[in-house]
Amino acid sequence: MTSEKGLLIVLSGPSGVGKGTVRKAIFDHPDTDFKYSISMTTRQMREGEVDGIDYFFKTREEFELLIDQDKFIEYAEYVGNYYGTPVEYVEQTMADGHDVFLEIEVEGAKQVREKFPDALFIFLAPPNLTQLEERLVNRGTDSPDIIRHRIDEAKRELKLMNLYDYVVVNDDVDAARQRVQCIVEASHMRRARVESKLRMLLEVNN
Ligand SMILES: Nc1nc2c(ncn2[C@@H]2O[C@H](COP(=O)(O)OP(=O)(O)O)[C@@H](O)[C@H]2O)c(=O)[nH]1
Ligand SMILES: Nc1ncnc2c1ncn2[C@@H]1O[C@H](COP(=O)(O)OP(=O)(O)O)[C@@H](O)[C@H]1O
Repeated sequence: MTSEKGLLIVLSGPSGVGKGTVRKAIFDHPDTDFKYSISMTTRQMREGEVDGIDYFFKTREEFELLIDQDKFIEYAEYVGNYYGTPVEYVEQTMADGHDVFLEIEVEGAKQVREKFPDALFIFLAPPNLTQLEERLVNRGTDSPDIIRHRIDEAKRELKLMNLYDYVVVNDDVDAARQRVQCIVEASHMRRARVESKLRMLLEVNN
């Protein structure tokens, strides 16, 4: 890495598109050397989840106190629960020179864009709406009503994909994982080129 400060990488997209699945594939891969920012949430812990690994699980009161104390770089209420990215971990880890990876829903991504315009924004898109619906049904975590609601939301969210730096279609998990890793690598190369040009210009002007 040529830059001292790490890159902030944001992976977002509609519910059921496969954000969690692609994120796991990325972090299970030996080539990945960026850090995952564990979010805080007020939702119920699911079977198999571990506090401090999957999420930091908080009560609504605890979460709202953290909002008041400005402890999030972004937070959103999603299907009745709060989700947020802790500011301290992200800023410290980037300052230490590591890339930080966020997997968050689209409202939170919008807030990150305002605070970190230099971050890398990747939108994960489904091959089509039929497959998105199939994935939500097969996942088996939501009622038909909630699925309908999520599909309606997804239609709205898909219109926002042109605000992102890259769109990755999640047709196949490993292909999507590879595309995300390539995009991050390319961003580092571009940043290094810009920095070296800038150094040259500064030397010429001095
Ligand atoms: N804005 C925001 N969204 C988050 C954060 N952490 C997770 N999410 C998103 O919240 C949504 C719900 O997550 P979760 O309850 O784990 O369910 P699932 O990912 O749909 O299985 C997903 O779209 C996550 O990407 C966060 O810190 N901030
Ligand atoms: N490329 C893919 N092809 C087929 N099914 C997928 C793919 N990616 C994810 N899935 C499945 O789709 C469902 C939703 O994925 P998940 O990662 O929970 O989505 P999100 O985190 O975006 O809500 C899961 O059952 C997952 O196994």
